Amino acid sequence: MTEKALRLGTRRSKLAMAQSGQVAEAVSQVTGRPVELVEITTYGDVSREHLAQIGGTGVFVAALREALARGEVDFAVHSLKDLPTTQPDELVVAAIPVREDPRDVMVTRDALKLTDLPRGARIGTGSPRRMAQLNAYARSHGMDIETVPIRGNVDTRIGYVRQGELDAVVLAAAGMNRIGRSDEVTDFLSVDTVLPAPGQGALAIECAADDAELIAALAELDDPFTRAAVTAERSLLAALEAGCSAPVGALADLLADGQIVKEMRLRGVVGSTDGSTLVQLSTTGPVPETHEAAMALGRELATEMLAQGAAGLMGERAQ
Ligand SMILES: NCc1[nH]cc(CCC(=O)O)c1CC(=O)O
Repeated sequence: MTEKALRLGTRRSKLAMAQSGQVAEAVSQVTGRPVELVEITTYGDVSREHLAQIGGTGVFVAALREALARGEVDFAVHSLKDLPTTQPDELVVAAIPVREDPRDVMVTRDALKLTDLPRGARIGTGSPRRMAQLNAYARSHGMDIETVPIRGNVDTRIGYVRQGELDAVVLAAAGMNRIGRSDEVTDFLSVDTVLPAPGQGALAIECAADDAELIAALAELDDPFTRAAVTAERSLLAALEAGCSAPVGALADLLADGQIVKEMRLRGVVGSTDGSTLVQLSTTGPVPETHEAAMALGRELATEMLAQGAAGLMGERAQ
C-alpha cells in the first residue's frame, strides 16, 4: 500500500526547484512517503521589475508561508538567509539540515581571482553586505574597484560577465552548488575577506506547528550544530535590528582541538557600502546546547558591535 504523498510548496526558480528536489528526496527517505512538489507562483516571480519595489526575497517566503497556513501544502524549504528573523506562531522550522559551503564566490572574466582584477574593475552585486566588504578589502589592499548594483537570478548575473558588461559578479557558493554550476566559480572568497550573510548556505524546512507527526519525522534531517550556528547568526542580525538587505555578515563555526569540539566562534561584520567603515568583531563561547544559549551568543556580539558604532551603519540600502 502506498501512503499519501506529502506536498512540498516551492517556488519555480532554478535554485528553489533544485533545493526543494533535494530535500524532497531526503524527506521521502525518512518518512517512507512520496513527496510531491507544488509550485507556488508569487507576484515576485511574475514581475521581476516589481520585486525591487515590493521588497526583495521576503515576498517569496510570505507566499510559501501563506500556502502552508492555508493547508495547501504540508511543508516548504527556504534559504535560511532569506527567512525573516521573526517566526509566525502557527509555523515551525522543523529541520535545519547540515549547511552547505557558506562562502561567497565570484564568477569573473578570464577566470581572474579577486586579487588579480585590473584597476577600475567593475564587480556586480546588489548586496550592501558584499559591497561594504569588497570595498573595504580593496581600500586596505590598494586596489581600485567599483561595485555595481545589480539584481536578478544566477543566469542574469553571470550573463553580465559573459557579455562583458562587468568584470565579476558575486554569488553564494551554496546556490551555485545546488544548481550544479559550481564549475563556473572562478574564486572562492575567504570568509576573512567577505563574511557571508547570516544563515547563508543553510536551508530551513518549515511546516505547520500542529503537525506533530511531520515535525517528528523532519527532525531526523536536523543538524544540531548547523541549527546552533545559524540561530546565533540570526540572533545577531535581529539584535542589530537589521533585515536581510542590511550590510551585515555573520558566521558561526566550531573550534575543535583535534576531533574534540571545544567552542563555538561567532564572527560579525557591519559596514558602510563604500567600505570606509567596518565594525568587525568575534566572540567565542561554549557550544550552545539550547536555543536560548545560541540566541544569547548572538545578542552578546550585537551589543559589542553596537557599542562600536554598528547602529550608524545599518540604514544603508543597495541603490
Ligand atoms: N539572495 C538570494 C539567495 N538566497 C539564497 C541563495 C543561495 C545561497 C544560500 O542558500 O544561502 C541566494 C543566491 C545568492 O546569494 O547568490
